[in-house]
Amino acid sequence: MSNKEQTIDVKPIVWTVAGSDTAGLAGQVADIRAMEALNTHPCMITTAVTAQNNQGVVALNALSYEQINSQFEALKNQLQPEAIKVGLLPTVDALNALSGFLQDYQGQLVLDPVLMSSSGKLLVEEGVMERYPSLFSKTTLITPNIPELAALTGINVCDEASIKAAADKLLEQGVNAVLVKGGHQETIELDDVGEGFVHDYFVSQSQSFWLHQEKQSTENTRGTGCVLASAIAAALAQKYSLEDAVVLGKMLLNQALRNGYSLTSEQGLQKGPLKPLAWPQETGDVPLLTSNMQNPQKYQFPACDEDKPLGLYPVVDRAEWLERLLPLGVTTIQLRVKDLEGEALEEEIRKAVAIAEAHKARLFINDYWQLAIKYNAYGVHLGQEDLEATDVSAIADAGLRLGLSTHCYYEVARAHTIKPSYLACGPVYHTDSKDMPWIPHGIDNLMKWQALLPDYPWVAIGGINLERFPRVVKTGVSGIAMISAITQACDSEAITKTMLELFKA
Ligand SMILES: Cc1ncc(COP(=O)(O)OP(=O)(O)O)c(N)n1
Ligand SMILES: Cc1nc(C(=O)O)sc1CCOP(=O)(O)O
Ligand SMILES: [Mg+2]
Repeated sequence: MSNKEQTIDVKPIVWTVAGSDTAGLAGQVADIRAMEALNTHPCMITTAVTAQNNQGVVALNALSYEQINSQFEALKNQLQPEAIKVGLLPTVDALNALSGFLQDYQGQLVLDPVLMSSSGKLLVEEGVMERYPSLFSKTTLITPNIPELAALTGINVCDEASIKAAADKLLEQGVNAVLVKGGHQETIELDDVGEGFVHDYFVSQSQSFWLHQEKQSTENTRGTGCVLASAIAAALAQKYSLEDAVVLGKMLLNQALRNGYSLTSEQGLQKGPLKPLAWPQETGDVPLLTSNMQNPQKYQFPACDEDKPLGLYPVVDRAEWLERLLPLGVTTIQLRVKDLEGEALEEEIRKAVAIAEAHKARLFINDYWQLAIKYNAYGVHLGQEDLEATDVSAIADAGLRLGLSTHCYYEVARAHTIKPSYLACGPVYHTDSKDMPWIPHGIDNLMKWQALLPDYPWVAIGGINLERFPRVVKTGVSGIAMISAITQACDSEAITKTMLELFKA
């Protein structure tokens, strides 16, 4: 027997309740590929055995209530799901079998309302569409495309306003959230939106946003909706928030479209499937994310680490800290004042800018972007909740650098859309300096995000102390930010010097 320590790999379970596809393009085969790519284990409850080829659906053989129910029965006490993806429900029987199981189910459910084939053929029997709302109270997210949204709501979806009205109608009917897929947007009128982009609209009771993605020129698109809904379900099973799951789902879809492949037959080259491979790691797969439908505005912020990395990055609450720390060789610092306003605040910022200039240090002002512009600070650091009340163009036009906080995939996508001078990832470890709703990321996630968006300087923040410092340096981040390890230290100067040395080493 080997002495090697055995690590047990436990994967969350996701169910696909959908139809099979003989051609290996869409339906459950696509679901399984997406679920496996996001490190979850797929279980299958098949509702119909469809006969398909590259030309489309040849026959749809719906399974009976008993055949479907027996699959639920086989799984329900042994392989409980963390999330369920529902696709084709061809009959009222299929819908009833699902409803029966859902009575006691409290987990996540992504409902992809497969109603028509891409050639426009109705795939569900009479009565199914009318009964869809009975599933809504159990639905975490519904993912209709434009024709499905129109069919489900009876609204003529033809522009931005009607997309929103129809999605709101689904919310009123009890679904928790809606993601309107933009793949069929060529059929509708969109103002001020450039060609070549797909725009998806997400709305829940508390939030809405748009995802923008440059269209990929590929013929291999069968199974697109299945991959997206399954990837979102898998990300939910991995305990990501719904907003993060939607962003991750979109990232996996973009990767899958890039990796699609064609097939050959006696008739020549045939369209093939898209191919999700693994956890998404390519910058190009990150969707752009904004609060409105227009193509994202392009900002240009100056670089902040062209000559040298940001390095040790103390975050302090008074200008006098700059007098203490900059002479030691600190080259990046942030003024984060939370307890002053009016004249006193302005004076603190004015003083800090003057000290930083004298030492040729990079001073970022937290929150107060107007005062940072007024006193021509080196840069501004903002959290994402600050963005709604910020004139981002004014910061860029004034030539100041911008640093943005990110805590989750949703925020990473939103920050990447703005293209700031640096991105901060936090909290890396537990912090006592600020109440945070986020579970600490750890070093692995910091490295994952750096690898995903390698063109930005990354700053690590949250719970970093002298003991953890060397591990964080090893990740190759440009800057390491901290409050308490320096400001609460018995000897702030000594610990600063030690960390400066460790960063150089
Ligand atoms: C380098 C760095 N990263 C993150 C933060 C947090 O900023 P923000 O989200 O704006 O929160 P507050 O600091 O304002 O509480 C930061 N300040 N610096
Ligand atoms: C202000 C702040 N922002 C964080 C983020 O994750 O965005 S963590 C944090 C507190 C950092 O303080 P300390 O170094 O004492 O843990
Ligand atoms: Mg802030």
